[in-house]
Amino acid sequence: MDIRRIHTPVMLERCVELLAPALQHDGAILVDATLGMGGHSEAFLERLPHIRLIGLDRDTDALRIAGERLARFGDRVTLVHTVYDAIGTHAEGASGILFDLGVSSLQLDEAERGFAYAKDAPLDMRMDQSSGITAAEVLATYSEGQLRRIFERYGEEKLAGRYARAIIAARQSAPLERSGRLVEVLQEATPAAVARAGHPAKRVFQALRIEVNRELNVLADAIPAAMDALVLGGRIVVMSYQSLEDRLVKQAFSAASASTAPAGLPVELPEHAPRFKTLTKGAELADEEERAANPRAIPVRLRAAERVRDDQRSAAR
Ligand SMILES: C[S@@+](CC[C@H](N)C(=O)[O-])C[C@H]1O[C@@H](n2cnc3c(N)ncnc32)[C@H](O)[C@@H]1O
Repeated sequence: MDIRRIHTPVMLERCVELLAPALQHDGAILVDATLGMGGHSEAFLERLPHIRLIGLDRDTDALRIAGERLARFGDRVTLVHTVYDAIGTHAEGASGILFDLGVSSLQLDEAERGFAYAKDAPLDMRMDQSSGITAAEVLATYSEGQLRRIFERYGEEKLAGRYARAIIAARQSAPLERSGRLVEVLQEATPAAVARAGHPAKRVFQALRIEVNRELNVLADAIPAAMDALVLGGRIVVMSYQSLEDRLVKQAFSAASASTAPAGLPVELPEHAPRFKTLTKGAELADEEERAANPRAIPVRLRAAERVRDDQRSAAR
């Protein structure tokens, strides 16, 4: 398997440009919180031969593949099987932290893991297959109201109520255990007159994946913990692939760069939270050339911030 052909790291040049200034000293630590197949990590290790890398992932398959890919860097690399909300334990004293959120091409390509609506497979969707409940279990046990809420909230699905009803009706005759069957149920429940952007199952699959992996709750804990772990002058780069994640990152960065934290944040900053200045004006997108060459880069939103002294904070943008 040629992993370099399966997965091209998204906005790699921009990530290097933003993080490298914080990684200039000997032994500087970069934490790749979403190691995946190690595409970003490999590039950093090659280009900055003096740094050390700590790579985290909750997916053991990803860790195995990245481990083989990065083996040539020897003891400069430490890999950890963990959910990234535990980042505080692993990133203390780091000078750079990278989050490339969401699923990897490996997870999408492995049909049997059930992430892709285009491939019939058991509905698992757990990034860490050693723990947690599967998408099939969510579909079998959640009430109509619970299903509607996750489709609305995590999928921003306009037909959430209709789809939740259809799932409850379908599971009376047989459990929904395969992605192919779920797609059929959703297709049957979609009125012919409703024009859908993309596949009818796209948003429901996204919502189930977020629910199964508790992606937003985990991210809401992880971003402040990561910011807290960075040294002064340390930098954090986060790439999000859907608006809920990006909103959460934007609010965390804004709160840490404003003189007082805005009320009602979904992320909780520690009482003596460190101060940051944002390095990106709004969310940055991949350029047209990259978007044309790599469809995964189309939805990306990149934000970056640098830890500063308390008296250097910038106004939130
Ligand atoms: C988009 S991929 C990263 C790709 C990587 N940057 C590369 O270039 O190869 C995201 C990775 O993050 C991992 N991941 C997602 N949520 C996680 C979490 N809460 N904790 C730890 N790893 C997570 C996934 O298992 C996946 O391997």
